[in-house]
Amino acid sequence: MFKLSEDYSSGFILEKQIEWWKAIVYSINDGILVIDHQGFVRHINPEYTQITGVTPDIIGKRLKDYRPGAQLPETLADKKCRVGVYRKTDNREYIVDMAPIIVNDKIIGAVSVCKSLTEVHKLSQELKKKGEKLEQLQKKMNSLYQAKYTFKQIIGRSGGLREAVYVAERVAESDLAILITGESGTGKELFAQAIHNESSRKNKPFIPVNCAAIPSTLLESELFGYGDGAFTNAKKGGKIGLFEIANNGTIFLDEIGDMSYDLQAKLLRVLQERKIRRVGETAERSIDVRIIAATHRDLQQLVKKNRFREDLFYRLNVIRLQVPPLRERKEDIPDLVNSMLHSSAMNLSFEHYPPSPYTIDRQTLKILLSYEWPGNVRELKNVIDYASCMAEGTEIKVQHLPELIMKKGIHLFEPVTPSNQTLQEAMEEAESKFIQQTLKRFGSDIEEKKKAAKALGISLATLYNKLKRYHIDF
Ligand SMILES: Nc1ncnc2c1ncn2[C@@H]1O[C@H](COP(=O)(O)OP(=O)(O)OP(=O)(O)O)[C@@H](O)[C@H]1O
Repeated sequence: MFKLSEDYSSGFILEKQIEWWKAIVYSINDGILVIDHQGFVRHINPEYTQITGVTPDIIGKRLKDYRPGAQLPETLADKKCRVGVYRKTDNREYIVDMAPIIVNDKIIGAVSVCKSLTEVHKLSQELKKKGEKLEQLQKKMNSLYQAKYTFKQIIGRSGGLREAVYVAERVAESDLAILITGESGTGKELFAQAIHNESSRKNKPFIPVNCAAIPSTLLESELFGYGDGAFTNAKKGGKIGLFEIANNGTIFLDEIGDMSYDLQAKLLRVLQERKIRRVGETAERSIDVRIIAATHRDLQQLVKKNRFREDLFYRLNVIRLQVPPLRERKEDIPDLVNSMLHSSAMNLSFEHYPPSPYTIDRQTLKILLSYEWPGNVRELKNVIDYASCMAEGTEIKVQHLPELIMKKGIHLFEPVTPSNQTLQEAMEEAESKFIQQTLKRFGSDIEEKKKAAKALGISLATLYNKLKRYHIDF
């Protein structure tokens, strides 16, 4: 209820005050209509006309006669406020609040304040669209950061591998941090993805971060993001970090052993408090992210050398998965090779559908079993992809293997040539055949020879030397 000041005895002051109030009413964004105690319209502001379509010629007329549906005269009669009354006239929709004007306990009129619903509709429509766009972006982001592997795709029957799978399956559902150790290419990321996909977070992002690939000066802002103007060249408005992108999902911190000592302390804080702070900001943000870390290094040794924090090590080491190197589980090779031959067929066989799976001959598999695989399963996969590419039909033979592996396994050849051949001669014969097949595949002009040399992993000059030496006429 509004009460005018008693102190307006002077007519001049009163006039000034009225002018002042009128200016306020005119500058308000809501529509305003005022009636006097007899129900005659005294004021309307331009916004009222804009919202309701009622023009200023209503001033001086009785509101009830002019707009029979109006409820303001009732407010005048019962002195009760009315809030949020919906009105619709000539396709105009608006919401009206009404209140009596009481001065010195006497009712001198009533005021109606209205807000256009068209505007509210427009805003809510925009909000809805933005909400939908946000949802789409969220879905897109989730699909961009989807983990594709599940436990079913972890191939191998060896005890070491099965034990790692057993532990991983048991801890997948929990939110505990996990440390995966193993040489490069053994399948650490494969395990991390399978764990994520087995957890309730599976439809949320899986964010892999290679801590060794990002310069340590940048890693903090990549992981935690930064605030507006955090440093020179910082993006305006700041940047969201990978932890925030991974919210409700999983972050996979590969090569954790390469993380700087300072950043390790910040990571420990995230593990303990579940909060992050963007670089250059003071406020903390809560996050819900599962952390899976991996390394090919011996973290215990790094702790001893003061290069890895002991507290972080113990925090991560609670659940430890050790993925053995391929050389220690060679019994996994035949299954891995079979599965890889199958996917090679899917990738390469565009001539025949359905694609016929590649096979591998006994000699070649024997060579693969004898090799030590320093690059582990990743190296095996590359070799199978290469050999499938080199095979003329669908059977992979020794000569389709990369030169290095073929040479290492040449001693396993069952003699198909006369037994008086020396090892050197056998190797040269295999090399000559392999070069001829490669050239058959690529062709003989200079550009094709360049491609063949590249596929063989030798320079063009070496290829020419070998052609001359083996009297290959291409
Ligand atoms: N047991 C397995 N079954 C099927 N595929 C495997 C297996 N282990 C590894 N791979 C495949 O080998 C490749 C390398 O695996 P991954 O990237 O997971 O290794 P990593 O240990 O994380 O390597 P790095 O330490 O170099 O990052 C991938 O293509 C992966 O799918």
